[in-house]
Amino acid sequence: MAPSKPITRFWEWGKNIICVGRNYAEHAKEMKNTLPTEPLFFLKPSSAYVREGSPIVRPYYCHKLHHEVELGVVIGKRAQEVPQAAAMGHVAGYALCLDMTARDTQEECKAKGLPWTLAKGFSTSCPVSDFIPKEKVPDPHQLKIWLKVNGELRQEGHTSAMIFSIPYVISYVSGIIALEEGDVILTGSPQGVSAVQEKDEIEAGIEGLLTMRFQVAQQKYRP
Ligand SMILES: CC(=O)CC(=O)C(=O)O
Ligand SMILES: [Mg+2]
Repeated sequence: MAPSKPITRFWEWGKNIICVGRNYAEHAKEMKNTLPTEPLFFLKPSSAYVREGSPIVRPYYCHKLHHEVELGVVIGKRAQEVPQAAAMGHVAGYALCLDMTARDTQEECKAKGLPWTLAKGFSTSCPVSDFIPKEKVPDPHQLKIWLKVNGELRQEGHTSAMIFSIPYVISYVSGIIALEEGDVILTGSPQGVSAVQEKDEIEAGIEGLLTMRFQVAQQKYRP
């Protein structure tokens, strides 16, 4: 059954957040990662969404919280085993997303062969902008995305530099996970990721379309 809420508020739907990693060669290089031969992807829980006006909270176990600015693709129609040629017909629109990453935890998980959930899936790890209908974006591979911390430019990337295109990613992921209306695919981060501290101000944007701002806070809770 179709959700009753409008897709313009997809972050309230409780749907999947699928994140593609290492989709920009320069970012893979700065992380000293090899380039993928097929899309690498992982999931965040939908409770990871946070909206402007609420802070990004650095988890109590993290000492190196990194920003990753990414284009989000919002799915508008269920997609299962969709060929590339039909993939864009399943897109409702776009959003600007941050894939906030507990980098020290991620390194530890990698070293121990553990999943990345603690590093990538904590509450507030997916700040998200307003919904952008696809009609406003003639070509999602021709967008400039950027991020500043306390007014200083840290990330600037062009979506034309993605290793795997959006139709390819949709086609590939839909052959493994059925994509549903309201799901979002984060398409990977360009270079320039860096650490943020409590009280830092993050501003990010898609040139000519929108900007968003968040403040960083520290989690006080300890189990
Ligand atoms: C190395 C990573 O954390 C992968 C990732 O999320 C990316 O955007 O690239
Ligand atoms: Mg990422």
